[in-house]
Amino acid sequence: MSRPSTPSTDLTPATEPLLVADRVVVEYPTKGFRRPPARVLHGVSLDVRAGETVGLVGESGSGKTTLGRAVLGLAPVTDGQIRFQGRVISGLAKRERRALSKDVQVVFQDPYTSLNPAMTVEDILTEPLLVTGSSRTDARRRVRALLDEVHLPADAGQRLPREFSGGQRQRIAIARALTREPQLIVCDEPVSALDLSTQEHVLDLFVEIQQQTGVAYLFISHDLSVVRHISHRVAVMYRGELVETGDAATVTTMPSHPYTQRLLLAAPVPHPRRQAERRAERHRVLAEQAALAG
Ligand SMILES: Nc1ncnc2c1ncn2[C@@H]1O[C@H](COP(=O)(O)OP(=O)(O)OP(=O)(O)O)[C@@H](O)[C@H]1O
Repeated sequence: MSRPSTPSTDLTPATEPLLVADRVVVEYPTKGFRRPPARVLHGVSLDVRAGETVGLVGESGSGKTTLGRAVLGLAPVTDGQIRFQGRVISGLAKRERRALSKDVQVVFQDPYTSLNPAMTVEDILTEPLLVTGSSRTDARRRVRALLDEVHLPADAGQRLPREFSGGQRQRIAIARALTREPQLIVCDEPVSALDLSTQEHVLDLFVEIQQQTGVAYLFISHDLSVVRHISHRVAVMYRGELVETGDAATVTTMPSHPYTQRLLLAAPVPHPRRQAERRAERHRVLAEQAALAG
């Protein structure tokens, strides 16, 4: 499946996109006397509009996760700035950053380690609501709605994360990210720990949620075909710089930068017709399973 073109937004031309990374530099301190810091991002500029998915692709070590972490306030931005809804959010103090977590959330790669194994799913999902003052009754009601939104059964709330498959755990992680109705979710390789068919289901869920809620995604992946599946626009990182940005279909089939061309040769994206065939096949298998289950 390829995404429709970039969604139109309510923004007037004078208004900024939801998220703007403006010539962002990230440097990590290095050990050793007078050694200069390690520069990992070299002035990266990127924006994400409300309701949009921007896929961030590139080989291992190119700086994708670092950019995501910078957006989340977890990597040191030493020059340039990051703005969210027009407000500078790089360099915020801890308390202001915590307040921002209502609007900016994250889903990590590994659903096996990102959920507290000792807490029930209901506790995992109610915790962010209770700490921000929701009543227990309201929090429980929200959990039921969230479980439904991510297609988990209502009794999932009483179980522990280890009782779920990898794909189901990632659904729980997505539900947790959605608890406070964020505007933006940074998704850091959220399907790369899953097998191929589970990947497709979880990617479909991301799309469905976006259609229902209007949430935007900064979607990090090393896999061009995953990024094509989910993104409106794609940005390509190479050695800490963005080398190409454009609409998903163009960047993933007719890239202009030699590095993206190499990425594409290394991992060809299935033709859209082949993707549609795979989807039809999956629906047929699911229908058969449902019929067998009575
Ligand atoms: N805390 C840190 N201190 C020093 N260097 C770091 C730190 N975190 C990341 N780096 C370096 O920053 C560079 C970019 O790493 P990053 O994890 O952002 O890449 P990536 O494109 O997300 O790769 P991958 O897909 O393997 O996660 C790498 O060279 C990495 O070693």
